[in-house]
Amino acid sequence: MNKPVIVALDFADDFECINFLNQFPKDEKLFLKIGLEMFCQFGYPFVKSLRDRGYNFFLDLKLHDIPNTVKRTCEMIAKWDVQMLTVHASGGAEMIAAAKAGLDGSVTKLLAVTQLTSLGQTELAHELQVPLKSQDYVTHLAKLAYDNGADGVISSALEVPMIKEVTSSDFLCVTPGIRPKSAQVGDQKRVATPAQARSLGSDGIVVGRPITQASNGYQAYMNICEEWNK
Ligand SMILES: O=C(O)c1cc(=O)[nH]c(=O)n1[C@@H]1O[C@H](COP(=O)(O)O)[C@@H](O)[C@H]1O
Repeated sequence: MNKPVIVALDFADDFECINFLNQFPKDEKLFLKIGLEMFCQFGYPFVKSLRDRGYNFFLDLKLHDIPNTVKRTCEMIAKWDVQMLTVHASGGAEMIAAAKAGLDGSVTKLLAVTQLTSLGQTELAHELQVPLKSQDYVTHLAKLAYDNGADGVISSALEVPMIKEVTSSDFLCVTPGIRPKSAQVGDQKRVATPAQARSLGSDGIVVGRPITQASNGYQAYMNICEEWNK
């Protein structure tokens, strides 16, 4: 797979989303992420309508439940022909393996979310009471995901070299929390620029607001692609 710039479509309504997509030339091979906000509102028919336009798809549902429920959900999603699906690595070994079994025979890559990029060391220690350094927690969850059949993880770009070291160089590291130098960080904590993410070995970046909230979304996307592909 080419290393994609994945656009997170976090829109409150479908017209806004379609208007955003219409800014792009028809032949621009976009890789789109549908997350909880849009999926809860518009469900699979919306995903399908965008799939039918020929986009690559990342369905970001961050599943986190008992193994049986996750497996059965993944068996359904396996029929949807999406390139990537997320579960939370903290759901545990059996849940990750069950998700992978549910996706068996499909094109869908299973990505396990390690520590959300909106959580820093302080939140980890004080709110979640995890007595580990953030980078140790991330690498622990990445190894758990690797050992139980996930195709890759979601993490901050900052952790990619450590993750590849404890797993494998071809274990996918897809990284949100991407902020070009001039962009607002917002609720993200562990951030990197597109150029940093590239040099740290990220296999794909996920970018939302710096593109979707820009006055010219297409130009913002092109600028990020240029920095990423340099
Ligand atoms: O799974 C994700 O995609 C994800 C994991 C994570 O740790 N952090 C994270 O920001 N994301 C998603 O990546 C996108 C980032 O959006 P922006 O912060 O607007 O660039 C959002 O759709 C988040 O749901």
